[in-house]
Amino acid sequence: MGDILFIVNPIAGGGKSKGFVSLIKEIMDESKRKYEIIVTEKPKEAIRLASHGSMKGYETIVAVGGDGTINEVALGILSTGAGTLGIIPGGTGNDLARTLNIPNDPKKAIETILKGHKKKIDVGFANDNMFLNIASIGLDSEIVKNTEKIKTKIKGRFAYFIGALNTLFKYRNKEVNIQLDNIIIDEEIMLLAVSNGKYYGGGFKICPMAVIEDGYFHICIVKKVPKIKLLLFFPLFFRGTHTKIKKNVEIYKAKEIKVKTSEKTDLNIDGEIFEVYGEAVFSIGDKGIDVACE
Ligand SMILES: Nc1ncnc2c1ncn2[C@@H]1O[C@H](COP(=O)(O)OP(=O)(O)OP(=O)(O)O)[C@@H](O)[C@H]1O
Repeated sequence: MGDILFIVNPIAGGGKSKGFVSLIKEIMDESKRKYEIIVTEKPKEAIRLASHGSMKGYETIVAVGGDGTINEVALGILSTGAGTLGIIPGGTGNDLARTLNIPNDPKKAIETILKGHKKKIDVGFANDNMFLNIASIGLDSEIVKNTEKIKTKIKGRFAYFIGALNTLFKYRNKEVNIQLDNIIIDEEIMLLAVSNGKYYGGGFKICPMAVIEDGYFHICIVKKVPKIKLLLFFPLFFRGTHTKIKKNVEIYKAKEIKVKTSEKTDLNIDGEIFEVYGEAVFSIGDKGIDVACE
């Protein structure tokens, strides 16, 4: 059994992850496995720490934080190509962990890692930025952007709820040209989600049919919907039953997606916002990444 490196983001989940350090020590000391815990000091540091850890020969490198921390640790592992990604969900949303059935309870999550089972999952790219969970354009990206501001004042999932309502009232639909492998669509959309995982935004089941290891993306396109109707749809998005509203929601499966817009657009990549001018290209990497899970 190889050594384990834990990389803790102390600000993830409003400080929740930081509180896991003593529990990690307690369980790891009992397990007699060799381990190290490093707490990050600044944004994006987890990429370098994970890359160094991988080069030093750590078999498993664990992201203790939210989807942003997981993305950074995965980038570090992928930069060397060696190591398994472990996850202790400590963020606000923890959407990738939800798809992978990794327990929210930190003790159970550590025990899952110690069991040593793993599975290779797909790695997606959105305009050269790596993502493991979901990349999206439209209403949801603007919600993420606005929720970031709200999260500084309100903690937990309620922040997403306030962010969503607030953005919905201001939002304008986007005219896009979409190429899904060989299908071309011109559409006015509310949102488009390119999914590897099933959930985002703290539990919205945007692509219930997504399979994280099948070598494909599932794409959920929500077409123009009157805002008042969208409010009624909200609970359906949580349950994943919005896919039954054939008039407004379409689901596709593809390996490469190109989205062209005439305006500057926000692109949400695993919960981080990037600006896109003109075109966003989504593709699946040749190699996946091993993740410790049941
Ligand atoms: N020591 C640190 N100080 C400030 N920011 C940090 C530090 N370490 C990591 N970060 C940054 O914190 C950001 C948020 O991390 P993460 O997404 O894991 O938490 P979260 O936003 O609480 O969770 P979720 O994405 O599930 O809502 C990341 O962009 C990361 O680079």
